[in-house]
Order: sequence, then structure tokens, then C-alpha cells
Amino acid sequence: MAQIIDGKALAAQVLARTAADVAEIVAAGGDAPGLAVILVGNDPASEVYVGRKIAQCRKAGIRSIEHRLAADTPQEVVLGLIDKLNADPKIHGILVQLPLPRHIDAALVLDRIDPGKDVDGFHPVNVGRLSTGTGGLVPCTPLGVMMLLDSVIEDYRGLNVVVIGKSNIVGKPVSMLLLEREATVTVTHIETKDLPDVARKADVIVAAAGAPHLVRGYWVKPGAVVIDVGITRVVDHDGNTKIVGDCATHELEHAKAVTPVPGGVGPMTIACLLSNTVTAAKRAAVA
Ligand SMILES: Nc1nc(=O)c2c([nH]1)NC[C@@H]1CN(c3ccc(C(=O)N[C@@H](CCC(=O)O)C(=O)O)cc3)C=[N+]21
Repeated sequence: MAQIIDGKALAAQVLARTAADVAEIVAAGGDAPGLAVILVGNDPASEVYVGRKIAQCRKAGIRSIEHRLAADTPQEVVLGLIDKLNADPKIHGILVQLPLPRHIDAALVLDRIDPGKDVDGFHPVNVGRLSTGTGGLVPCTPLGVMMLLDSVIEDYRGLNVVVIGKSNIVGKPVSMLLLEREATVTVTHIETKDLPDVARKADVIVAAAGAPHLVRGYWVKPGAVVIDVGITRVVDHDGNTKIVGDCATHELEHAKAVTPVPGGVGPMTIACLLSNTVTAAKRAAVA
């Protein structure tokens, strides 16, 4: 039987450590770390995620300030808000929930965030720092994926890792982190030929394609570790919505370890957002 890696439990540990860090900062006379969350429009999934982020902040002692803007808010107004938050010394992290409405250029918005406050790690400066291995803030989901992997893998050197998906948010940054650990990384995507054959050579699969149950049992080598980053909302026969991952997890009994959806990467993403906020606050304090 494959080990189920408990992302919820690991996230609780990260959260507890983050809360302890916050308490230490405050005890030393510092300001509690502050996170500004900008949500433009009312995408229902985004509302759920943002609500969860704010609730977790409260638990960790991070001050979170939510900025809810109407769907038709002009781009200039969003940019103006970011300028204000960049200049606010009590704000240590800024997160702009994606996706943004179509009339807003997401790249322009992300570029405007002070890289030191970019707790999502999406600013080009942080992307560059990640790809050169020179510090910076690391995107939350990839950071969470590495922590989940670290719970079952000690030494990555020479391991064959197949990443499925080449997004800026997961596929590319997680590949950089794995390269840093000297894994042999193959990044695959929608145009990859014979993907099941490529996947079958992997010691580790990171599935981040956003395609429900894409990874089947025969794609996975016995003893491989499988991280399921996919989160897709589907409606089942009874009309209930549930979320499914990129892996047919029930077919993966022969894997060494797998992450569940829900309860795997998702909770780790939020935990890492909070730990990134504390990291940003600590760095601001010494800067
Ligand atoms: N600027 C920005 N940063 C993000 O980090 C970001 C974003 N935009 N836009 C959307 C995606 C998605 N995302 C998730 C976070 C937590 C769960 C999560 O906690 N999932 C739970 C429950 C899922 C459920 O029941 O809906 C789980 O997997 O167990 C999922 C998805 C962060 N994102």
C-alpha cells in the first residue's frame, strides 16, 4: 500500500512554527507581520481560497488586511493600491489573488509589487533569484511540494523527477527547486510525446497539469513518489461538487507514497504563504 502523505498535518506543523515565529517577533517589540490580500471581482473559488488564507493568518497572529475590489475596477486603481501597500511599513506581504479579470494585465500588476513583499514569489526578480539559486521569496505551492517531498525523500541527487505542467506558478519553479537539489528533472506538458512512457521512468512525479485523473496507475513505476498538485472542481452524479486531483490515486497502490486531494498540496500552499509573510517581515526588519 502506498503511504498517504498527510498535507494537512504537515501544514499544521508549518503553521505552528510560523505562529511561534510571530510570537517571538512581537515579544521582541516588533510589529506583527502584516499581509495585504487583494481580490478583484468575485470568482467563487477565489473567495473560498482568500477566506481560508485570512482565517489561517488570524490563527498564526499575522495581521491580514483584505482589499476587495469590484470586478470592473480599473487597472490604474489596482496599481495605485499596490504602490500604497509597497510604501506602507506595516505591510510585509502583498498577495494579488489570481486569476484577475481580463481587462487587467496580470504581468503588469505582479511587476508592480515590491519584490521584498512578493510573498507569492511571482515577481520577475524573485523568479530570477529562484532560477539562479540566489535567495528571494519562493512561490508557495512549489515550496509546499518540496516540504511534502522532504517528508519521504532524503537525497534527491540523481533521482529522475518528471514534472507534468510548465506553469509559471508550479511547473517551472518546482523544477528549479528540484534542480537545486541535483535531481534530474524532466519538464513535460501538453505537447510532450508519449507522456505515460516518460512518466514511467520517474522516481518522483509532480503532477501539475490541472487535468483530472490524468496520471493513471500504469504511468507510475512501482515505488515512485507522486505529488498531486491538481485541484479541479467537478460535479458528481448526485449534483454535489467535489475536488479531484491530477492523479487516479486509487490506482497507485504500487507507489511508495502519494499526496491526497484534498488534504495534500492545498493546505501546504496556504501554510507556505504565511511562512513567506514571516520571512518577508524578518528580512524587512534587518534591511
Ligand atoms: N496569487 C495567488 N496565489 C495563490 O497561491 C493562488 C492564487 N493566486 N490563485 C488560486 C490558487 C489556488 N490556491 C489554492 C490554495 C489552497 C487550496 C486548498 O487549501 N485546498 C484544500 C481544499 C480545497 C477545497 O475544498 O476547495 C485542499 O486541497 O485540501 C487550494 C488552492 C492558491 N492559489
